[in-house]
Amino acid sequence: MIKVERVSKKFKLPIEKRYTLFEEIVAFIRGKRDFVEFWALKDVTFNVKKGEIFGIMGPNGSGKSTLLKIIAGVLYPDSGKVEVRGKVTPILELGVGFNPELTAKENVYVYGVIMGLKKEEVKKKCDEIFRFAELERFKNMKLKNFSSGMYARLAFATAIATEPEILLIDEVLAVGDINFQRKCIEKIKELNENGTTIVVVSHSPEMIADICDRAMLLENGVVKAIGESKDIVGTYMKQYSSDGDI
Ligand SMILES: Nc1ncnc2c1ncn2[C@@H]1O[C@H](COP(=O)(O)OP(=O)(O)OP(=O)(O)O)[C@@H](O)[C@H]1O
Repeated sequence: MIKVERVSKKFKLPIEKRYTLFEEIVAFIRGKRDFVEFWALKDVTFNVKKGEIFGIMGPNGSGKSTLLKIIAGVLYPDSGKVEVRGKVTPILELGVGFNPELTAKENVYVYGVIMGLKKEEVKKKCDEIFRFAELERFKNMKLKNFSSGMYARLAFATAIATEPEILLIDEVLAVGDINFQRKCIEKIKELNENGTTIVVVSHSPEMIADICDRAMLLENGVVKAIGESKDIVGTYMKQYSSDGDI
């Protein structure tokens, strides 16, 4: 269960670049501020029920990833409250916090242990992780040499192996090829049938309509609509498909 109540998040955006010490001093004397405050999320409220697949849609920069990071506890809101019941497994933009200097297998071990598995349990799951990711040949390759698709495959396969109670998925499927995407979608449905609650951020109307029970549309950090996934996809398509911002 996830309860997000009136969550707002602001970032500071730099307003001008200064290249020299002289420019810095002049700006200091003039008392100029370096940044403007910018609200990435404003008063966001919604619930995700236990066992639900909940989709988050919205144009680029609307605050989707920021929201997922707040639910994952990677970022803190400036105001509002987030309540999460259950173990959260996030698969965020750039994988799951892997270390590029370690090999794929070493990363799987580190991640598994961080997620609370015993070393023996990771060892047992390791073959299945690499089989699902179809990366058996690359076990001993350093992650820095992985393509973004390979990285996403490993992130997804590793995250699902921890038997998550709540899975947060941020666009990770978009970088996988079509076969892998299909396989992940089947896996998401299977996990959900076994009780996993899933929140998925996606630009794909087909995917949201296919797998989500309900969805939410964000725009400029504000909730525009929450409802049945097919209705939300309809609103999203109507609003954004003509200007190509999907
Ligand atoms: N660490 C940060 N510092 C400053 N601004 C940030 C930071 N993270 C995000 N932002 C800004 O917050 C806004 C929302 O970003 P976010 O990544 O949440 O959007 P998004 O909906 O996930 O976009 P996309 O569809 O492009 O992935 C953007 O304008 C972005 O530039």
